[in-house]
Amino acid sequence: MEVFPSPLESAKFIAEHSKDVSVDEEGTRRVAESLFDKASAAEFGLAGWKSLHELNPRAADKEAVDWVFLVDTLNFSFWSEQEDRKYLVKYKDKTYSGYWSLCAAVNRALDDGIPITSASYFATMTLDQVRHVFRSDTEVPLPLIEERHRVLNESGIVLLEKFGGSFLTCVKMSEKSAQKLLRLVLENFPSYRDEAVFEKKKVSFYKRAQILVADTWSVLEGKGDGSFDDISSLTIFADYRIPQVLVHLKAMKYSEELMKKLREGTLFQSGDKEEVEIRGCSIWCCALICKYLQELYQKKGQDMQENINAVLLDYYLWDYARGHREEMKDIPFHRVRCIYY
Ligand SMILES: Nc1nc2c(c(CN[C@H]3C=C[C@H](O)[C@@H]3O)cn2[C@@H]2O[C@H](COP(=O)(O)O)[C@@H](O)[C@H]2O)c(=O)[nH]1
Repeated sequence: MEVFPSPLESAKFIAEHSKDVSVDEEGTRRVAESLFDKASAAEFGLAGWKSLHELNPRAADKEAVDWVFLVDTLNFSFWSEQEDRKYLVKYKDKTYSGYWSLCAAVNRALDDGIPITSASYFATMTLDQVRHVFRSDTEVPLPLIEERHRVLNESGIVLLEKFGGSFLTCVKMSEKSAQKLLRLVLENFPSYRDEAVFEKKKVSFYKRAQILVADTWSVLEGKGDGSFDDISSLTIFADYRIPQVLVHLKAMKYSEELMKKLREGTLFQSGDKEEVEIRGCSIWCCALICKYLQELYQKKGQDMQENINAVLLDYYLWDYARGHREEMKDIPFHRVRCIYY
């Protein structure tokens, strides 16, 4: 497999050469200070992945790991062209949108006896079966349903042929290294290869591959096969929500020209200069926030190496974005239809 620079090296290079997106040094320091008290709270930690999110598995077993693999294989492109016309899923008397609508549809299928998280099932699912499992409770279907069908079949076949049908086998092969698991995922599952070329240099983001490793760490509660000693080497996951919240918090800035395009709802293509700058600067911005948070704790004589990393910062910011939709409505998100985020 072709070797690309890591997401962190890529992010540094992009941030140094970016024209329409900039990381605001002062802003990142202010965000780190604002998070200082929160970072030591329980919900900022690993346990929040289950305690804050009712649709996530409670267990930490093979089935729970396979649930994470299935969901993160489909964890992309939930945004809708119009805010008032979107894909929604009703599950147990609640209506879910965005990423959570995917989880609701998966849990609905499992409750209906459909073994959607079993590789032997999704390796040979038909397009009609995918449409049924992920049916909408509005007239708006889940975007990219054909691509989802393709990546499900492709990933299921690889799991069956190389990992005995379960992602837990892949996790065990990583021998408690997040970077080794990341490499195994990239080598074996093509749909996770989230890469681009910027200023003639190859760059990587690996958003779904990194969140798969992070969610595996979370669902296994950082124990046993999931006790990755290098989890802090992951970056945040460059989706379309994190950039929005970083601009809202004034840690990152867009040029007037880019802001105009975003406000007009411009549809960018995967790999466009603007998209690469937004994603790369987001990763670099959060790496700085993590660094400044660590420094603030060190000044206080507290070692927070275990409690502060890009994964936990990402989860916090992503949940923040979910909970502050109204306040953030004037900050547009960038629109790309792709299978990477
Ligand atoms: N950076 C980052 N991006 C994340 C996630 C998640 C959900 N995962 C965690 C959440 C709770 C559990 O703790 C899961 O671990 C989804 N996304 C992305 O967001 C977009 C969907 O957004 P909206 O349309 O608003 O639902 C889409 O690109 C999706 O890929 C994350 O955590 N971080």
